[in-house]
Amino acid sequence: MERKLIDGKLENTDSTSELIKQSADEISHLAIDIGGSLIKIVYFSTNSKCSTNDEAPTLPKERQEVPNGDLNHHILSGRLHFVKFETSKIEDCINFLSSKKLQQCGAQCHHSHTVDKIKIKATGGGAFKFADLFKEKLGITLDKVEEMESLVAGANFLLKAVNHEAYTYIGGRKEYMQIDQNDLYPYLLVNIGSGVSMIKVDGDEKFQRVSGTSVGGGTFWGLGKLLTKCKSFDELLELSHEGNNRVIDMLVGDIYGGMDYAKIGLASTAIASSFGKPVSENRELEDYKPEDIARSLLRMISNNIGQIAYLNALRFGLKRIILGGFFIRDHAYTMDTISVAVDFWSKGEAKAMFLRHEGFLGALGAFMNYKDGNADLMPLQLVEQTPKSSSCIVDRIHNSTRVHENESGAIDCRLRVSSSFKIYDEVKRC
Ligand SMILES: Nc1ncnc2c1ncn2[C@@H]1O[C@H](COP(=O)(O)OP(=O)(O)OP(=O)(O)O)[C@@H](O)[C@H]1O
Ligand SMILES: CC(C)(CO)[C@@H](O)C(=O)NCCC(=O)O
Repeated sequence: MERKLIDGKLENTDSTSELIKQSADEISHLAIDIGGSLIKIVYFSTNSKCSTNDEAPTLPKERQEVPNGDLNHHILSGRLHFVKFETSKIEDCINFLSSKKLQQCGAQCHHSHTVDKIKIKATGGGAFKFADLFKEKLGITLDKVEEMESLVAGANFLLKAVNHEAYTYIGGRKEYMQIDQNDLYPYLLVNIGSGVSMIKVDGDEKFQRVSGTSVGGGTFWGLGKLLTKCKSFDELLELSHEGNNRVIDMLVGDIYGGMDYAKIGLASTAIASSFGKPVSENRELEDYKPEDIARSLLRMISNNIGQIAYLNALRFGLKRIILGGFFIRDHAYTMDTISVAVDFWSKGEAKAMFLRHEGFLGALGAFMNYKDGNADLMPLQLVEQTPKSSSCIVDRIHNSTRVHENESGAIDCRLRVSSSFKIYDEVKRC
């Protein structure tokens, strides 16, 4: 039985090995974001194995010509891929990287000087924490890119360059938006990872982290794990679908004898106190259903983030709140709760918007950083979304509780590469 790479994990499968196919790709550049919970990788490959109508784009003639007669640059056409791993299973990530050409070759060249030259852009706390491990196991030096800077660069890139990247989620429906580039700034970027960062973005490299909260994705997963005994994040999310938060949350009606508190605009069904019901009930944890706990927990954390985001938007007069991070996970109830919170508190003035490549902002931003310094690499222009990506959109619309993660959302693009920029080429030669 073969093993297949799904969502960054190797799983058994009878079909052709995705991993082997991926290993055949020519990876020219790769960036990594090592967070508290997840490792995200973005890599550009020039030789993706695709189905018939899913091929890497052919460049129109004029785009193949070197801009400004600059003979030191050439253009690569290919695809940006997105993969993630759990940080606690960093070995899987190391094995994945080992399976790629750069690493196979790196291993062969263990005693040559070339190994020292492998440098990849890396962001997130793990770029510091695991720097020695990458050096020791893979011979790779992590070239660190500041985390907030990466998040902002990734978000700006997606918002400007990728069609239908951003969407609102209202009443169970997604509405894709194309934001006018001239009207993008300022906005509030809310990245919901293990913890939450809130960044006021004013321009391309102009931003300020204005707030944050430690009650984020790590809280949902950590607390949820303890309270429900779920074995995975997805299991916990799944469980929450079947739950009823009213069994755990104390509602306004519970306090007001079934009545609304109309004077201050609170319906009887509004939550007065998250997780407040057990206070007045003589019941133990085991007496509550795990699905109800999961539902309340998800609601509490999403609502809280929505409210803090709104308050920060209000603080700086921002109308647009863009949310990223893997906590969102394209999950209907999460997005609905955040959207409703923003809408409720702002009285419809501010909008919560989500991103299709939600969890990859940091990794994408680190990838964009290759252009810095030597100005060697830059995404030129995105070609149309691949059918694969389009079907990903459709999947999301029809099955909005779950994203098809592995490799979905791959983006076709072109890169301008300086001939002096050959970190992996050097390795390949050996
Ligand atoms: N397979 C998964 N395993 C663990 N957490 C997951 C998974 N899928 C989604 N999540 C959620 O995503 C969160 C992590 O999101 P993300 O990868 O954006 O942040 P991070 O970079 O790990 O965290 P930080 O930026 O705070 O260091 C987790 O806390 C959890 O809520
Ligand atoms: C510490 C980081 C930036 C690491 O990604 C993130 O987890 C976070 O923003 N936490 C919230 C910390 C706070 O502002 O209270």
